Amino acid sequence: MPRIAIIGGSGVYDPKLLQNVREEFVNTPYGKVRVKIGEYDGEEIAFLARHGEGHSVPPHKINYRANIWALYELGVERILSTSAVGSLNEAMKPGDFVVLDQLLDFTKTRHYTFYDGDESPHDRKFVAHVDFTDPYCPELRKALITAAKELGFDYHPTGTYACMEGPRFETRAEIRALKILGADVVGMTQCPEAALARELEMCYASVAIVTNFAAGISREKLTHTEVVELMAKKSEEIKYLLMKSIRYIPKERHCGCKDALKGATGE
Ligand SMILES: O=P(O)(O)O[C@H]1O[C@H](CO)[C@@H](O)[C@H]1O
Ligand SMILES: Nc1nc2[nH]cnc2c(=O)[nH]1
Repeated sequence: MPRIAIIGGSGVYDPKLLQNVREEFVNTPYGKVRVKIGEYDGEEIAFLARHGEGHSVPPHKINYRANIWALYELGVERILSTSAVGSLNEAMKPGDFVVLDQLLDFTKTRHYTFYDGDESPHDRKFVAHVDFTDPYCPELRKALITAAKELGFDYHPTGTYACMEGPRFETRAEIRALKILGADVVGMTQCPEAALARELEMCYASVAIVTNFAAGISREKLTHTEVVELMAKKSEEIKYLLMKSIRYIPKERHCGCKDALKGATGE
């Protein structure tokens, strides 16, 4: 049973670090999900490409609830993900790794929760308001930071991610506003992915890879081609970072993630 899962974002479609990979289709109340399960370092690891292996699913159409529920069903407790981002912070340049610690949610049409009361398509028909002060698991963040430091990568131990609806990139004015609001990087997939993991009391962290300077900061036209090309260049480093981070994940969970529902339902 995989305790750890990796969710691959743009450019991360193949669990190159896993051996003996098998495919499982997990039925969830939100739909069917294809998950790959393999072995690394004597551990079973689940892998899920959030956009599908052919990058056929755009960020605003990803079935985030099915994805996270499927990993939960498999027994996953810890999720590491990658996110390709634009940078608003001149210190965070293309090719840098950013271990996210905060997020701002500007998405609009997504399904944000598992807890829809009586409408929930499962037996969790209660109302729940989880704490999200710190949206990322401190233990997973520490593992990513320790690994990035040890590998000598250009990395930033914290970063605020602004999640936009997409699929278009931002306007100059939107980036100007996000910078005032304190965002360091901008993407389109951390919301609701991180919150849904917290709602199922799973640990979640994401390493962002800067692929470009954001609109209005970059002198170039923004292209998805550039995003995928840079992610391809970084694929080896991303693989090594994930491999090393997995080794630093404590076996026991002493973070608050595992008790996220305590007090959230008003009981
Ligand atoms: O966040 P990931 O999945 O890495 O994808 C990023 O890359 C795409 C834009 O090129 C958007 O989907 C953005 O969110
Ligand atoms: N929203 C958004 N996502 C990205 N992913 C990679 N670069 C960008 C960007 O500039 N904006």
